[in-house]
Amino acid sequence: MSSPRILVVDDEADLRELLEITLVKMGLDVDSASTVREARSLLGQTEYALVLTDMRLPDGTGLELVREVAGTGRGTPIAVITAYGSAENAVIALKAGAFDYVSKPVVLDDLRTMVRSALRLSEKPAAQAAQDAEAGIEAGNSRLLGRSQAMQALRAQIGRLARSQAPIAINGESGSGKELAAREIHAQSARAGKPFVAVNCGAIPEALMEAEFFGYRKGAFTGATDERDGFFQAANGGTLMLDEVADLPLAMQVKLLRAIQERRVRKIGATAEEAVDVRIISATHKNLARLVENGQFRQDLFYRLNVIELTLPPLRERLDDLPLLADAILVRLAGPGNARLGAGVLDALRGYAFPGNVRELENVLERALAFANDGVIEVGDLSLKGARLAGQGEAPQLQALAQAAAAPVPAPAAAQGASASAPTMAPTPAPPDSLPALGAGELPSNLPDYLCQIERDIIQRALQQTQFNRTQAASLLGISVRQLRYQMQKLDIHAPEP
Ligand SMILES: Nc1ncnc2c1ncn2[C@@H]1O[C@H](COP(=O)(O)OP(=O)(O)OP(=O)(O)O)[C@@H](O)[C@H]1O
Repeated sequence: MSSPRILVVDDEADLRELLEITLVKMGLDVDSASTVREARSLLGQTEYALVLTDMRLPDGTGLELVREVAGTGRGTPIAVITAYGSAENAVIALKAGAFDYVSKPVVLDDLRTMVRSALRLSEKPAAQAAQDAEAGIEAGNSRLLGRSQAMQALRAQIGRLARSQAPIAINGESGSGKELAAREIHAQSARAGKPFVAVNCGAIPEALMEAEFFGYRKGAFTGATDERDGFFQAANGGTLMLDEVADLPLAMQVKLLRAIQERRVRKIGATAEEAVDVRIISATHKNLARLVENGQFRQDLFYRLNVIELTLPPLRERLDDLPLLADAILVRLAGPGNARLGAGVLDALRGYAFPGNVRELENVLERALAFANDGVIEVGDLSLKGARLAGQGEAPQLQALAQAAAAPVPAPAAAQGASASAPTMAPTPAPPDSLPALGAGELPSNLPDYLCQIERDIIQRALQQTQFNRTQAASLLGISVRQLRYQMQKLDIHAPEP
């Protein structure tokens, strides 16, 4: 079997040679061109597993080649080499359909990583991928259910986006399926065998953010008893989803931009940076462009994240999907054939605006099923008005915890209730019994542990109050179910065995 063939397009003889040697050492066959014309001619004769082109060429630009190669629809990945510091060029190329980019001076490890990704992709040619996607739709294999035109278009777009490494910004109302779409992109991409890590940016106290994202070295701060990886290292080779990205504090936005641009991170307490290879998918239900205008979100980060936009339609704009979604949800809740909608229920659902989208539909049906006789949900079992979701909130008590991290630690006597309703009324949560009581003005010896224990205690109390009903507990705490799930996982809180 012949080796995959790569086309290198660069007019700088030295760099071209370095690239050729590196690729040949990887066991690949290489053709080279030094002009757009030569590249075109080779592209007309040979099917390449990857095209790697410099941006500036004597008779044109690499961007022209990107457009031409992307325009053939054959799915040949094409990556560009950009000059140092010209991040804008990289973004322009990605928007034009480039699969990925490497910056000059070329770091050979980065180049190898990118090439391996491209080769994984070409193991499954575009035509095959398109067939698979169609089969997925037909057989209902896609996680994103729905036969409406909007959903079909979305699935097709996801199939295309999965073949690139470009950052994607997913917009859509709360509960409309942003995380599901991100998972689908990852699952269909060359990164599928590597981790998908979803991070809820609104759920992490600001004081802990850097450690959570980039990790820390042993001894970096009091309580750092072991070296720990951050989200970037955990997602290495795979996809990092930044959910609720609008909630990132400005200081963290700067650090994140750097990590994304340099593709390198530095653990707290480390002297050296480490290379990370992650594809970033961000999501928000807020209008990021407006936040940029208001100075609440950095323009440069916005530009970096928003290379390709994917918009999820709200459920009320695709009501034709209601029967399919409702059936799938009922099967999941009650098992096949055990639950169904009674007369008039679909019409009632169609008349509802579903501000919380598919997640709200799930909640409405779960609640209704609890009232239903013999698994038949009647109109009277639906409590649509009360079915508002907690997921639209801002995690105030977590922000309050972050504020508590910056504020003097309260003496136990000053303890108040933990369910703050607004960050401006930051509560001073009572330290749980397991924590040593602090005297006035005293500081905890290990702030992260102290905060984690307070958080664990609050979440456990909410779960106990609601008999471990996560939807209700999340609602009590003013956070989304996802945020609660995330915190439970992180803090190792489990539901008791039945
Ligand atoms: N098209 C769909 N088909 C099947 N299930 C869906 C679809 N869209 C959303 N869901 C389900 O709805 C719930 C919410 O989806 P998801 O968490 O992806 O939404 P989100 O937009 O990321 O929400 P949030 O804005 O709160 O973060 C999940 O349980 C998901 O499985």
